Order: sequence, then C-alpha cells, then structure tokens
Amino acid sequence: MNFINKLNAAWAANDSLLCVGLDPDVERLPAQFRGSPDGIYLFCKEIIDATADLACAFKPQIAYFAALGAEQQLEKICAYLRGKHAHIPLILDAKRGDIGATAKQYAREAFDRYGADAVTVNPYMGFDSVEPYMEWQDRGVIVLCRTSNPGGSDLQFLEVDGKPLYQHVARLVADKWNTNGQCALVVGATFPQEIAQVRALVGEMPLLIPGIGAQGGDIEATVRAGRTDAGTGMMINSSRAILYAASQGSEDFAQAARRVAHETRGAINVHR
Ligand SMILES: O=C(O)c1cc(=O)[nH]c(=O)n1[C@@H]1O[C@H](COP(=O)(O)O)[C@@H](O)[C@H]1O
Repeated sequence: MNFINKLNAAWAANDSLLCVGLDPDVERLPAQFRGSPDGIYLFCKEIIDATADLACAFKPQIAYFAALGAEQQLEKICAYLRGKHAHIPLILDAKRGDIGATAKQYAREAFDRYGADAVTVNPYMGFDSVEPYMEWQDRGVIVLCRTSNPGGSDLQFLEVDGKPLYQHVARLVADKWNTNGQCALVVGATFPQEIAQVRALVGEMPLLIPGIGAQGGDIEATVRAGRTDAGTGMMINSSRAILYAASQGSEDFAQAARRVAHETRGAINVHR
C-alpha cells in the first residue's frame, strides 16, 4: 500500500489525525533507560505500544539518534513499527536537501535502510534535489513549506512576486512537483492563518503539522484551518508533550504518554 493510502487507512482505523513524534532526548528518559545500550529503543517501543491505537503516524526525528551514534536503535524502532504496527505510517523526519546524486543516497537511507513510508525534505535547493525521492513511488515526500519555528519567517515570509515565499513552495509542490501524487507539505500549528492559506492552494494534499503541545500551537485553530471536506488531511504532530508527559516519578511514563495522546486526539477530533 502506498503512503497516501496507508495514511487514509490509519486516519479511519484509529479515528485519529495525531502523529506521535519520537524525539528521544536521553537527558529526559526515565532512569531505567539511561545508560542502557538499548535504552532509546526500549523507551520508544513502550511509547509506540502505548499510543499505536491513537495515532495516524509515528515520526522519529533522526537527529536524536545520529547525534549519539544510535542509528542501530532507530533501525530497530523502524523494524518494530513495520512488523508490529505495519498499518501505521512511519515518517522519517530528516529534513534533507542536497544535489541530486547526494539526495539519492539520502533517499536510500530513508526508504531502504529505515524502510520509512515517508521522509521530510527541504525545498530550498529546488526540484532536482527532491526528485530522487520520488523514484520510490509508493513512499511519501513531505516538503517543508511554512515551518513552526519563529525564524521560519526570515525566508518563508519574504515577498516574491507579491506573495510570500512559502505560498510559492505550496503552489510549486501542488502544481508541478507532485507528479505521482505522493507529496505532502509541512506547515506549523503555530501559524494557523498560513495553514488556511496553504489548504486553499493545495486542495486535499496531506499536511504534516508540528507545533502543538510543547510549541504551544492552538489545536482548534489548527484543525479549523487545515481540515479537508472529509475532516481529515492532517498529521498533527506532538513529540515532547507526549514523550515526557509523566510528572517526575509520580506516574508511569507510558501510561502518561497514552493519557496525553488520548486527550490530544480527542481535542483534535472535537473540531474536525
Ligand atoms: O518537519 C518537522 O517535523 C518539523 C517541522 C517544523 O516546522 N517544526 C517542527 O517542530 N518539526 C519537528 O516536529 C517535532 C516537534 O516536536 P515538539 O515540539 O516536541 O512537539 C520535532 O521533531 C521537530 O523537529
């Protein structure tokens, strides 16, 4: 099943637009996982099992693994997801962007090494830097458009031909790059007005929307701006607010993650 079909199926099966982000910061892991050679994997595995029926996608962020030389644990997490929760899309958050020959290697990393259903990429270097990912026609290519961070405005808000740059990215991806129907866009929950602008430009294209939870994005405004007529169209990501939901020592971390994931899915669904 290709990425878009798998996403549609997961939206329906779990009645969820919530993407659970896997950003395992060793400093914040419960004590039993710190210092253990497989600790990151084991922590993420418990989070995954605690939230798999509440999520429409899982999104591991590669930097948390690469910084520690812990790619083998990421490989194990991806293999576990593909085996035990094969119906939930696996998005590798890598935000790659490079010349075509190098992009091909990044695509092999995301799709062959980690077996991801989709990967995040940066459009700054243009179509030939994104095209290599599209050779994997059954996978998703999720292009940064209007990112959630304040500094995203430095470039993405620059006016070009009377429109902010992020709108050109949205149009370019929707009208030209998405030849195989496998693209999605990243738009931050911290900018609901821009989510609405992007939705108006790209029709039903799925949007990956990080920025609720730890970054403070407004769930109601996000959902109202980004939903499609079918009440779907979004992968609304939360990472730290779910991973580190347990208050110091007083609550089991996996139960706390489940509680917050459940509340977040509910808060999203109220406005769909
Ligand atoms: O591509 C992303 O996932 C992404 C894009 C963006 O504009 N903003 C953003 O926060 N992200 C990622 O989404 C996650 C947000 O994490 P929390 O703020 O902890 O929910 C991190 O893994 C970020 O790298």
